Amino acid sequence: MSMRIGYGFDSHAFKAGVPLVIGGLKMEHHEGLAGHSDGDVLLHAITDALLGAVSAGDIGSFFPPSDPRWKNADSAIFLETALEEIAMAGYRIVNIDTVLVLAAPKIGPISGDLRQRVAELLHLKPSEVGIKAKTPEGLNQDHVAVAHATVLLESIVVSDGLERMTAEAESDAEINGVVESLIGGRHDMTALGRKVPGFDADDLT
Ligand SMILES: C[C@@](CO)(OP(=O)(O)O)[C@H](O)COP(=O)(O)OP(=O)(O)OC[C@H]1O[C@@H](n2ccc(N)nc2=O)[C@H](O)[C@@H]1O
Repeated sequence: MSMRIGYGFDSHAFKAGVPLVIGGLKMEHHEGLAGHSDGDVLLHAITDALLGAVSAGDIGSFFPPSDPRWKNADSAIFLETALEEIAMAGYRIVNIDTVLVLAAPKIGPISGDLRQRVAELLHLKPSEVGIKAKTPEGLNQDHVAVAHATVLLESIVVSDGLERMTAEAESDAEINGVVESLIGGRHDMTALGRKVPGFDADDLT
């Protein structure tokens, strides 16, 4: 089994007149985050951590800020692509830890919901997701939101235990049934290959 770590960072300035979306969660606040996309600073940092862990480049190389297709895009699209990249490389997430640095809004009261939402987007349990928040004391950054993310990956071991299993079958249908019963529920086979792209034109606003 091999392991990889990844680290991601992002920052966005606050801007009036746009909704605030952090970690895929819409938050009540008088201003949102400026960006080419929806400005979701946390999902961008996590996306870069995942891509970095498998040396796949960065979010900007997949989704250039100059590309009109990503104008106001839902950042869950970027995250989904990063998840596909790590699966293609043969890895899955062990756990993820993050830090949000922003003066307001306070994250503490909604940190449970935020953890739940990020876990959902990453197909993890909430106990595998860390969300922490810091006030940017002494940094003179009260109009900026910053996010840091670290991720640990482990390789997907497909053959683990299978070589010790034997079965007999006569027809193709029976063979398929036996194979399914041997591997079904044991491994997530969808993680082994690129899925249909996680976005299409309908996803874009
Ligand atoms: C999510 C998106 C959607 O378009 O936009 P935003 O919503 O943040 O604006 C982008 O993917 C957000 O890309 P992000 O990577 O944060 O943007 P930038 O920091 O401007 O970097 C864009 C590209 O330029 C490269 N880059 C950046 C700075 C630098 N000194 N040299 C570089 O080569 C980066 O490696 C990246 O591939």
